[in-house]
Amino acid sequence: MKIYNTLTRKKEEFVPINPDEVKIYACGPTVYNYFHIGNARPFVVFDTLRRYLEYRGYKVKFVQNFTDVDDKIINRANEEGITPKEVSEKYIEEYFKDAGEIGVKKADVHPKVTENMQDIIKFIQRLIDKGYAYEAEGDVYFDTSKFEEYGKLSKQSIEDLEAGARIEINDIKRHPMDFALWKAQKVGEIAWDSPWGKGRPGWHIECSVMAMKYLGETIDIHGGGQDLIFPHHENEIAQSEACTGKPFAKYWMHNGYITINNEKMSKSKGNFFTVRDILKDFDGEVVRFFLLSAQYRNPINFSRDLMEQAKNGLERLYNAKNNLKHLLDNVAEGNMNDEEKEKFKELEKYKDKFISAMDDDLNTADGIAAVFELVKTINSSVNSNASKEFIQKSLDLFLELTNVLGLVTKEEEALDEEIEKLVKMRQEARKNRDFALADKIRDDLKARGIVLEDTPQGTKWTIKK
Ligand SMILES: Nc1ncnc2c1ncn2[C@@H]1O[C@H](COP(=O)(O)OP(=O)(O)OP(=O)(O)O)[C@@H](O)[C@H]1O
Ligand SMILES: [Zn+2]
Repeated sequence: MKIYNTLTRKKEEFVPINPDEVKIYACGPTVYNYFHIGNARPFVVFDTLRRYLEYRGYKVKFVQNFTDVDDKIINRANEEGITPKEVSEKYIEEYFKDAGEIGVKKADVHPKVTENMQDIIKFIQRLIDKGYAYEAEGDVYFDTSKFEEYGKLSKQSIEDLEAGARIEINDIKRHPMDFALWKAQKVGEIAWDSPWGKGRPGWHIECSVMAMKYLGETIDIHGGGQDLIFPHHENEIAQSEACTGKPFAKYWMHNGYITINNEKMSKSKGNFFTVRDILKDFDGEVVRFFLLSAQYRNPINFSRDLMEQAKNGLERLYNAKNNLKHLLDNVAEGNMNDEEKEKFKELEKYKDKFISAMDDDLNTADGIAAVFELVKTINSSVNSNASKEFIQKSLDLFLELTNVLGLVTKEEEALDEEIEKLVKMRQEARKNRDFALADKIRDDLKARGIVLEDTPQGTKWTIKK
């Protein structure tokens, strides 16, 4: 597989440090709000990367943190008159709900800043001991002038950075680019004890500490949105490599933006749509399809139109699955004949195509296109004359690929249950002589292609394609 590495600005062959286990760290959300569809992109992209590497036979350990100490959380807590812990706990719970809806699996570890405070303090102390950090009035800063490679990820020299830096009203720092590892407590703020007095960690240090604690000193892949390249990831590299003298991550992957009118969607600009809201109109898999419909480094301009397109695309995939299942239910046992064996080889070419696309820097756009080509060929060659084995193998192949994308994972049972529930509701309505409701339920089902038939034995339903 090839991965575009931000560190070298090149597509490189992916070679894991230890082939027994690929170690991935992705920067997670600051938990003070529901996440928006821009934030959802890295969640879905790195979840898909993880699924794909597993599909290719790797064992993956995946860590994604929660930033649960931050100005925004403190502000939110003050606004609502609750504690920062209450704010972060609420939004961590909401994160899992929405992430689950869009098919994002839980990471192996979801560490939190508040639960790693002693490790963070120890790490900062090590940086001070090694001469890479200094204390000033209860704050601790990283001394960027001591880390010669500062700027290597964002490809900026420290001179340029300093020249471009606004003159901050902070004369306790030695150099303009020095950044806070520890911040002394301000009035009314939550704080922890430390060798430098009460305070809390800066933002960047948490990821260095938690990545190393759970994955080791050098990890395979570190990911996040492209807004994190500078300063966040630049600073993570400086802290980590200063501390260990070893490379921190081999591959740095950054996803492009979800935009609105070609501007980055962001909480601070207010131009965002939360996934929670979008889920009122669209299924979680539609959101996921939308996010995977472009290669992860390309921007996607969010629009209702594109969401509708994603919905239609996903529907075509579900139709393909349902057709094959329907055929399977109605066919006698039987093996593939020679013609079918040939045809199946043709179907497998789309699997090769899918793999080549995903191998090319996780090109999910081309991967999805290969799945559609597979569907087209299945639709034209698998029909009611096909053998059971051919239908089953076609279905398995199709689901093998969609499963890597985390799409078409919903079982029909769920639909069965929903229909059964509606049929019961309709019976109740008829018993209560609420014919308007009974008719409405029947019409709504009909609009979805589900036809009811009242028989002396009860109501039967069938899906008409
Ligand atoms: N519009 C966007 N498109 C793609 N990724 C984004 C977008 N906005 C944020 N991200 C990514 O979402 C992840 C979660 O970050 P976090 O919760 O800190 O968001 P944030 O930076 O506070 O969001 P915002 O920029 O809206 O204030 C990060 O990897 C970040 O790079
Ligand atoms: Zn981070």
